[in-house]
Amino acid sequence: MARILLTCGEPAGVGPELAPLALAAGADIVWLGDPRHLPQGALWTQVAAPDDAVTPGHLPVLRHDFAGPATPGRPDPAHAADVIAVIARAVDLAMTGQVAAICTAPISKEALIRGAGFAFPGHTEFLAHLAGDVPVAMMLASTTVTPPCRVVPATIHIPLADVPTALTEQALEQAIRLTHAALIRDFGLPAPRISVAGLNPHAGEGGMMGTQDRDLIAPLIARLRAEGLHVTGPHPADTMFHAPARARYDAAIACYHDQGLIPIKTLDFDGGVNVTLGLPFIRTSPDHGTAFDIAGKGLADPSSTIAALRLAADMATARALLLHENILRGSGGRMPPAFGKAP
Ligand SMILES: NC(=O)c1ccc[n+]([C@@H]2O[C@H](COP(=O)([O-])OP(=O)(O)OC[C@H]3O[C@@H](n4cnc5c(N)ncnc54)[C@H](O)[C@@H]3O)[C@@H](O)[C@H]2O)c1
Ligand SMILES: N[C@H](C(=O)O)[C@H](O)COP(=O)(O)O
Repeated sequence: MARILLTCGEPAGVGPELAPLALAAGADIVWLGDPRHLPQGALWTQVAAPDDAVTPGHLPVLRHDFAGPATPGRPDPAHAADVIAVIARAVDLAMTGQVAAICTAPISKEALIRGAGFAFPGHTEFLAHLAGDVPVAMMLASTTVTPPCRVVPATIHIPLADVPTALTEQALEQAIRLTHAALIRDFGLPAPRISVAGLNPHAGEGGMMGTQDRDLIAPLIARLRAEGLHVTGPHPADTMFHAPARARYDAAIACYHDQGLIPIKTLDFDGGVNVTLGLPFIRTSPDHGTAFDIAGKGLADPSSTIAALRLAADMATARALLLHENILRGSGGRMPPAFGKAP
């Protein structure tokens, strides 16, 4: 299998120091970034192509020169354009099949907006754009807890006050369908079970505490169930994430970012992985951010990055097996769609 490309992310964050740690843990990676940003003493070798051989123990580096060195904990606006360019180059390598998957180190959305007028609220939306404005969803998946905790918020990087307006039938349906398709093709679950959280306390308490649960979410779920999808809800969100509740589903759809991300990051901060669903290539990421408060101090825990790289490799294997089975069945080298039936 081709290597997984790990981007440098924000050079003043913990991204650069996590790459040698992931390599030491056995990950087969190629790093895209400026080697001046790697920790002192890191062993690396510049490569011209992602799969070029290097001395064992050396980090293969696809070089992308930034304006200068980085100071841990202090993002430099002069680096913003290069952080963005690295992501775009990674996508190009993934779209052309030169790497098996991409794993992105964290970026500071604020630094990119201030330094380069970045027009996207995060990787997720930028990657969707680079891939041709495809519909995507953001999944956060645990890797070390049982039953697993997988959550997909139907609205992502928007102010809380905007959630009720953004939570449309189309947004919810897109999140559900992308999740359903990804559980089948990337997680090896042929008959996925999906639970949908309500927006309001107690899933609206019959309309007494908000009407979206009753008027928007419930009818959508009824329609999808009639189509044969195993979807339930809307469930009160506060009782969806303890272990017996998680045993009843394979992924939860949340109505907004923190409703879904607080449980997963509480249950499995070290093993949590961010996966973008719907892209024509595989993208994972650690669940944490730039951690400016500890950057450069040797305190960053690489577990989530290692988990993200492992999950990316597992997803690549799952897709290769599916493709192989499809070829054997005579249905050609086609992957099942990322989206299922269009809404
Ligand atoms: N995938 C991404 O690009 C991504 C994800 C989340 C947050 N962010 C960005 O990161 C920036 C900071 O966000 P935040 O402060 O909300 O979250 P954060 O995850 O950076 O930090 C939260 C806390 O967790 C700790 N932490 C984070 N990663 C750690 C690690 N590997 N080992 C040990 N401790 C770790 C930090 O020290 C901090 O105390 C923001 O600009 C945000 O947009 C980016
Ligand atoms: N919402 C994510 C989180 O809090 O973990 C994070 O900001 C990542 O977003 P992107 O992968 O879209 O950058």
